[in-house]
Amino acid sequence: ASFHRNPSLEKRFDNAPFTFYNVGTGTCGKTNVASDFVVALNVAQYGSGQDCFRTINISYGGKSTQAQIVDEELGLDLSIGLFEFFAPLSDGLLIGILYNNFSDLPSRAYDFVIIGGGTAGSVVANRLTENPESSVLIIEAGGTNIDAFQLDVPFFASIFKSQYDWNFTTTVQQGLNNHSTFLPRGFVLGGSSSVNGMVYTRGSADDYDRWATVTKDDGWSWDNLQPFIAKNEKWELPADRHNTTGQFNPSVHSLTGVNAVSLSGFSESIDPMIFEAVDELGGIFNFNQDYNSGNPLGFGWLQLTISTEGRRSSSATSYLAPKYIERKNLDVLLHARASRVLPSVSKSSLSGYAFRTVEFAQDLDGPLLQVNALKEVILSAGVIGSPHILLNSGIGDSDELSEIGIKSLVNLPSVGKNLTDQPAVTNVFLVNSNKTTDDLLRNATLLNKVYTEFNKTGMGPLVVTGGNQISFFRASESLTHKFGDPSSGRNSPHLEMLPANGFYGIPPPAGHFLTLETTVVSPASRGSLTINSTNPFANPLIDPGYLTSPFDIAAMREVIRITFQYLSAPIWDGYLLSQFGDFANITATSPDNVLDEYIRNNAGSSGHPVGTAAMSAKDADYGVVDPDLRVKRVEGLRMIDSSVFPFVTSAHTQAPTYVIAERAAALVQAAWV
Ligand SMILES: Cc1cc2nc3c(=O)[nH]c(=O)nc-3n(C[C@H](O)[C@H](O)[C@H](O)COP(=O)(O)OP(=O)(O)OC[C@H]3O[C@@H](n4cnc5c(N)ncnc54)[C@H](O)[C@@H]3O)c2cc1C
Repeated sequence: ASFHRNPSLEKRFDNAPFTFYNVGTGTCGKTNVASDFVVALNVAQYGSGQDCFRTINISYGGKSTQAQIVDEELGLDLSIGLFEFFAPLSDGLLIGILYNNFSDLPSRAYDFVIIGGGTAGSVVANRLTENPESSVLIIEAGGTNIDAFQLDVPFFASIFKSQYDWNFTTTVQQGLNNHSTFLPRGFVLGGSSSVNGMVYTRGSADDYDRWATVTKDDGWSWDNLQPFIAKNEKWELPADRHNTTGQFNPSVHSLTGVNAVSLSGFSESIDPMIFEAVDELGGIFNFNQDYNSGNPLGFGWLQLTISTEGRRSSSATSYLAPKYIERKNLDVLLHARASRVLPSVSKSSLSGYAFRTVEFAQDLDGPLLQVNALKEVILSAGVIGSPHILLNSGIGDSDELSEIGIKSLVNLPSVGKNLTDQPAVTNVFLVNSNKTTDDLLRNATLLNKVYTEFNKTGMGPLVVTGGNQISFFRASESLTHKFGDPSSGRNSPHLEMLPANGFYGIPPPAGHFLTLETTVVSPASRGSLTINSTNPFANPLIDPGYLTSPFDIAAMREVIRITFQYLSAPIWDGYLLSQFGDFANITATSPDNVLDEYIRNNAGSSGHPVGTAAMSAKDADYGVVDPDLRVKRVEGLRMIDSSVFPFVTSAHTQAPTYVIAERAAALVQAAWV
């Protein structure tokens, strides 16, 4: 743990799957070369000057060898040297490692093969390898999260489109005035938890109780999930170690989980005004000491998956941290994209099929490869990837599959249906202050200064995302009366308002901003994911059906009006200058049709799509997985990720995904004792 990375040495071996650490001093230093995290490999480097990069001593298990580096620039011979040396020593044991190439993988069969090393997949891999007898392989389409500073630094979270994103686009959305929109998803180890906004919200107790009701499995209720919430959450001090008394309720948090959660570690200039306005207004603007208690309504201090060190805590940095990755029974294959699960004969399943073979490719134009699960394949490729793989495999609506020329093996019409996302609009105000976050993103000198501070101390404005509060509201009774209530219960919000002390994303060249992002967190609209190609690597058609339900557009109007009501508090006098962009035309009294036009032109994804392979009761004639998350009618295949939400929780979706994964891992373990 006390190793220091040696970036210049790493640069020389860019293509080798190893991480270099300096562990001593001297001209070359004594260097410990580890494959990403196999610290059992102890490599001493010797020589000086250029020589020190040419020959490397490797010792392991009392034996030693040398790896010659013939091509200094590529360092490829180093990787070959290590594998040749290491394979015979390992005696057929599986060694925990991050692999870039299938040919290097020590086995072709594992007890469990997990497709997708994202938020949920990493949890499941971690828990299943607690048992040294269980071997696990993760197949992840993206690459490593290591050394990706954009992912590590919380402040950069608002810059969505990157090499770490799948960069999906939805179909043309009728509810968005016929435009399509960007749908972000993480394409990297840790999945969306490596790229998300780090907001930690569990939702309401009723959200989970509704899951328990529809699945007829009390294990999904709020009360019964508490141990799994606790296994996930590791409450930490904020990066600035400020006194947090009164800002949260310690009795509803866990100090013993794996993934770090903390309050904001940097004060924004608007913090006092946010709560002053709450005091001034009262009513629906009540202070909620802890929105994660099961009762989220009101204004609270934001809780984030950020560590005391001021770093993003993703499933990759937490559940796949070095001490877990080094487990001998866990392997991770990167840059491997699953295309299908392949059938074998099953005597026990309803369809007559078991699915324990995973087909994948490392190069989309290259050969299709296969790996086998001895016990189960676990689909954790997320709300888009998991149903996509099922459909490619002939598991879905048999009529729809036959129409496009895919042989239907299992008729499960619910696959890809029930896609639910929370539409969001960012409402932007110009403000009379230069203490916003905007200058950080347009002044390189300033950014360098705070980045240096961040690297040195783990503090400063980069340890947060720009907003330190969150608020949740119910839609009006007249709305729920008119359209029905899509929420899970009377303590569950329909609406969210999230303030940020600056422009959301890259700011325009001039001006300082306040952004209030409004979201319908309990939407009534539903969409779908379908395919129109027999090429398993063609993108699926993603249709979230944004704002197609009359409830959702009316609810968005209400939350925008709530925003105006909130900003009418006297404390904001003189701070707000004007509104920005399309929002400039909107007022508190704008008629419905004007607001609707603004909303439909500006709404997009909140990044929270769920539900494309919903769980349902064992005896239900709809749904994709049973309450144990086994894919219905088949054997050997489970689905563990955000696609199994039967309803979206009335909040951001990573915490519930973690909780699903924690409980699901326990269910898998119990099934194989
Ligand atoms: C930009 C953004 C911002 C967000 N902000 C927040 C927030 O602030 N708070 C919050 O609570 N939630 C947030 N979310 C939502 C939350 O992060 C997700 O709901 C959650 O992480 C989903 O977890 P998952 O395990 O279902 O999928 P993911 O974490 O997306 O994991 C799926 C993994 O499978 C891999 N994969 C996909 N297809 C294949 C394939 N064919 N073969 C192999 N691997 C494959 C992917 O690369 C990925 O690593 C945000 C999401 C995004 C994208």
